[in-house]
Amino acid sequence: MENDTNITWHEHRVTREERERLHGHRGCVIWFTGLSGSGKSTLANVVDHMLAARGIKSAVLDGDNVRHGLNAAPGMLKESHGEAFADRFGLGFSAIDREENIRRIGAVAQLFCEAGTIALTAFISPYRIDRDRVRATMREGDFIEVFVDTPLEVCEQRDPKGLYKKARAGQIRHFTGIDDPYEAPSAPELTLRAGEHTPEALAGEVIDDLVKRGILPESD
Ligand SMILES: Nc1ncnc2c1ncn2[C@@H]1O[C@H](COP(=O)(O)OS(=O)(=O)O)[C@@H](OP(=O)(O)O)[C@H]1O
Ligand SMILES: Nc1ncnc2c1ncn2[C@@H]1O[C@H](COP(=O)(O)OP(=O)(O)O)[C@@H](O)[C@H]1O
Repeated sequence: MENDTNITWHEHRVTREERERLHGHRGCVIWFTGLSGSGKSTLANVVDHMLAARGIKSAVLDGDNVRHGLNAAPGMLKESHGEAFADRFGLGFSAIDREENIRRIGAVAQLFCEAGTIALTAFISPYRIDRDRVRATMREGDFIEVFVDTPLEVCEQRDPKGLYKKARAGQIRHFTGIDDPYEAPSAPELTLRAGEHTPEALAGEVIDDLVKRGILPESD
């Protein structure tokens, strides 16, 4: 007999509204999506820094970092947990592993949001359906999709980790933009031409948008 659906949702003693009142701003998820090297992590960190300077509660969830812990690759889990566990729970870059990566991050980001915090996520999240599924789990207005729209040529020229070079040489397979797809958002809340402006200018656009949406108060 299956027992895994006998799980009950518990309401929290401190409600989201109370936390948001205490914090003086709303919680939300700012979902940066774009190619590797497009500037997602840089932007998430500059926005985070600007928010911290204003006393806003925020947290960054970054692809490269999360893939060291919560969503570690099979190869990283093998030594500590054994091969069977690593194969079952480790996440690589196949379409289904990326789907699960985004599902887990979506769930974590939602917890931050419900705690009245601004979660800034920086994942390639190449599939529209995976991003839309995260959006669908959230309340209207909580999911702010930001398309970090940097042309592939610019990302490839930046290539800070040398991954595009390796992908072109066939040393990495299923690399987004080279031999794996990237599906641009069809109706993002914000599109940033991230190849043409400084991270500070782009982060300023994000902050202005949050004020416009009533997530942040007007600055004094
Ligand atoms: N095959 C392949 N395709 C794309 N990216 C790859 C791949 N292999 C490793 N990397 C490195 O992993 C980072 C992307 O991880 P994400 O969790 O953001 O990817 S995804 O959302 O699940 O598609 C990505 O980091 P960013 O450059 O910060 O985007 C790469 O450094
Ligand atoms: N707006 C920008 N203009 C110029 N260079 C940028 C900009 N944003 C990021 N970079 C640089 O591009 C590279 C990739 O940025 P990163 O934030 O790591 O991208 P991603 O997280 O999307 O892989 C880094 O070397 C970073 O310094």
